[in-house]
Amino acid sequence: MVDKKQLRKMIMQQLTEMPSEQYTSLSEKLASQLFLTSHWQQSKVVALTISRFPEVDTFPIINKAWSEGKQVAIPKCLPKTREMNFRIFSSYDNLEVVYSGLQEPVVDKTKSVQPSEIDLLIVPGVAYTLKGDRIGFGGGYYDRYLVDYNGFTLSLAFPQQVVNKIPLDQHDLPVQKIITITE
Ligand SMILES: Nc1nc2c(c(=O)[nH]1)N(C=O)[C@@H](CNc1ccc(C(=O)N[C@@H](CCC(=O)O)C(=O)O)cc1)CN2
Ligand SMILES: Nc1ncnc2c1ncn2[C@@H]1O[C@H](COP(=O)(O)OP(=O)(O)OP(=O)(O)O)[C@@H](O)[C@H]1O
Repeated sequence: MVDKKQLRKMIMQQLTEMPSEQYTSLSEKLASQLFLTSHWQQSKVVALTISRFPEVDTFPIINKAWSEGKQVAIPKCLPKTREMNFRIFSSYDNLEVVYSGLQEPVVDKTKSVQPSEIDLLIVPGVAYTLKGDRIGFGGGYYDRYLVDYNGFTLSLAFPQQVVNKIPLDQHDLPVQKIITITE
């Protein structure tokens, strides 16, 4: 079986080759499927990441959450310990690029939330199985966070990201639901 590193590389290659119209329309489709779930409808605090191409576009999801009066939390990474602190943000003005080229919340302008306050955690990643096994970008941030998180977890996956099998390590934790394109 291919190892995690090879799998990440293969999938990333396929994703970056996606034409931008397809990227946008598939991201929108995934978001509309998410909005139909009871998990979305029932959650008041949603946690996700600020996406970067070729990750599933999270901007339409953030905008929808705000329009529905939900609170949106995004992670601030603590690279030393590879931990994350989720913070509620309410404007794109309250973001800054600090770490690894990723957009993060400005600490002075955002409020920290505990794992127990997050109703729905949308987990980013590179590859998934339909069962919910996943691999991310290799930071181990979510594997660490999920250990103490008891709310609902789901991931949004482009068809190119769904594979039959993922080489798992002992620390790898699955998500509860995968939303992908079904046609
Ligand atoms: N948009 C987005 N934001 C996110 C994540 C994500 O997957 N997507 N994360 C999801 O976790 C966290 C950041 N994850 C990161 C994962 C790895 C590295 C990193 O430094 N990687 C090394 C290579 C590591 C390796 O190959 O072992 C590098 O780039 O040099 C940085 C951030 C939080 N924010
Ligand atoms: N719960 C944990 N406790 C300690 N170390 C961990 C834990 N989870 C992952 N790690 C370490 O983090 C590193 C990256 O793990 P892995 O390759 O599984 O990341 P990933 O699944 O791509 O990342 P993520 O979960 O952030 O998306 C590995 O060195 C792994 O040993």
